[in-house]
Amino acid sequence: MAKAKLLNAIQSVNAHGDKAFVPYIMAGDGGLKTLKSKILFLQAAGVTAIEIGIPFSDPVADGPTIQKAGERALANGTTLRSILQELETFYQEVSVPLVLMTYYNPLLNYGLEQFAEVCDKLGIAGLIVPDVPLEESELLKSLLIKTDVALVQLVSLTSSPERMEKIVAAGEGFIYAVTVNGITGVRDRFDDQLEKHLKQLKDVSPVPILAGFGISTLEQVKSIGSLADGVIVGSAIVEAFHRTELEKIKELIEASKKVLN
Ligand SMILES: O=P(O)(O)OC[C@@H](O)[C@@H](O)c1c[nH]c2ccccc12
Repeated sequence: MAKAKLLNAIQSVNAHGDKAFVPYIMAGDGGLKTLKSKILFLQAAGVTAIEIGIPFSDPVADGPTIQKAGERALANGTTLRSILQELETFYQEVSVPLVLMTYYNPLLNYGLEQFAEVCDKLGIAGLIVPDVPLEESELLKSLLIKTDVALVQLVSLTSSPERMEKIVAAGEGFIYAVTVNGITGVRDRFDDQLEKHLKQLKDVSPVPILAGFGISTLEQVKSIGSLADGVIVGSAIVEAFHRTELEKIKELIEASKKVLN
C-alpha cells in the first residue's frame, strides 16, 4: 500500500506497547559528510524514524538552537540539492524511515515535480513542510500521490476541533502535534491544556499522533510520550551532535525507549 512505510514503522512500535521516538537532525550541520554517520548512528540506537531538516534562510518555526544549526549548515554551502545528492550515495544502507522537513521555498527553487521524483527514488518516507497549510497542500499531495512519501500534517495547540478533524482526515504517516504555541526549542513547562488536546487528537485521528516541540528531558519524553503515540526531539539532539556528545544521545534514546514502554 502506498504511504505505508512511515505509518507501519510507527504502528509496529505501538503494537508492541512501545512509543515511537523520532529525533530531528539538521542536514549539513557539521558538514554534509556527517549526515550518513548521524543517520546510521541513530538507526543503530533504535529510533523509529529520523526527521532531517533542510537548512533555510528564513525558518519561521525554528527556535534558536535549530536556527543556529541551520546557519552553520548554510555557511558551509549546504543546499537541498547537495543534501539529496549526498543521500543518494548511501540511502541503500538506511532501513529506518527518513522524513524530510523543509520550508516551501527550497522546494519551489528545486522544482516540485523533480523533488517528488527524487524523494521517491531515495525511499524518503515522509515530508513535513510547516509553512504549507492544509488548504495549500493539494499540489504537493498530487505530486506525491503515486509515491510512498507521506505528507505529514501539523496540528497546533490552537487548532479548533473542526480544523483538527479536517487535518487528521488528510493525515498521512502520522500527525505532528505541536505541543507549544511558538517556535521549536527546549522548554521547562507545557500548557495545562496539552493533555486534553492530545487526547482529543488521538480520539479523532486515524493515524498515530507524534508530539514535538520543547521535549528534551527524559521526564518530558515520559510524560508527553504517555499522552501520544510517540515523541519528536529536535533541539536537544541537534545540540548534542554539535557538541559531539554521542554518548548522551545514545543514553537519551535508550532511556526513552525504556520509559516509553
Ligand atoms: O527542537 P524541538 O523543540 O525539540 O522541536 C522539534 C523540532 O526541532 C523539529 O521537528 C523541527 C525543526 N524545525 C521545525 C519546523 C516546524 C516543525 C518542526 C520542526
